[in-house]
Amino acid sequence: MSSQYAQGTLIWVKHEEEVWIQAEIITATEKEIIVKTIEDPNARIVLGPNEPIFLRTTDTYTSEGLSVLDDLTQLTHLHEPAVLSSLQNRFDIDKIYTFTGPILIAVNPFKVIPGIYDEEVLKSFISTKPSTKPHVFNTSNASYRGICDRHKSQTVLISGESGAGKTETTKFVMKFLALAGSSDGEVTDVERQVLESNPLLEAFGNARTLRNDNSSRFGKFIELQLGSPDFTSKFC
Ligand SMILES: Nc1ncnc2c1ncn2[C@@H]1O[C@H](COP(=O)(O)OP(=O)(O)OP(=O)(O)O)[C@@H](O)[C@H]1O
Repeated sequence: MSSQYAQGTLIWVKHEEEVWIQAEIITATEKEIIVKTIEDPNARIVLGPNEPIFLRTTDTYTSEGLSVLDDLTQLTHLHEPAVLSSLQNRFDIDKIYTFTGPILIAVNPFKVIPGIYDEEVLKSFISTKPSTKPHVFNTSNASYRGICDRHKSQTVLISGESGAGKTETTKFVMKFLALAGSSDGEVTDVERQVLESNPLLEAFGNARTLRNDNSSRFGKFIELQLGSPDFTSKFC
């Protein structure tokens, strides 16, 4: 902590309910930093010498309003408040997927977002062109391209706390691979049966918990085999 911060420096400060709120430095000395918040510009908050300062920029805003970055690595400051606020801003406009480099973050919307998993959307991701759009089908396509282009097995690791949406996400990945991996662009009976095994497994292994009405009470390792080593499909 020092007086290195100029008046007007934009920062994030801790908040009991909101976790982080936007603030602006009024004065900074070796002993304390006095800030005002966006919420209540007339109030003053005094930060002690050991409190961390997280810098904030306005570069996520354009003249038209909020611009929400598809990839968190493009943030000027990559720290907890910037990440959380970015994900929140995207979530508020139903953009539940965000990249952080090659990793896809999915925030469970707990509601149906119209259109985002439609078959036309799925098909639009089955292409040889890499897409920069954060979406579970894009990540599925990246693993599919690994099979087509490098003829190597691929792994998709889906993790998160209970209720985060792992089971649903797994189903979207399987749905994508079933269609992309079919030889003629149509899901066959075998592929349909693989997809429809989910409700059966869930009937035996799922239960309601405090966090999730349909919680998987078992770990899952799913192996999908897409034909022989010289496998080709319409979409490879
Ligand atoms: N992409 C999504 N769109 C809409 N709703 C979703 C989505 N993902 C998850 N949900 C909702 O959240 C609920 C919990 O998701 P899910 O069962 O996939 O969580 P999980 O991470 O597998 O949990 P657990 O570890 O307890 O099994 C789902 O039953 C569904 O209602």
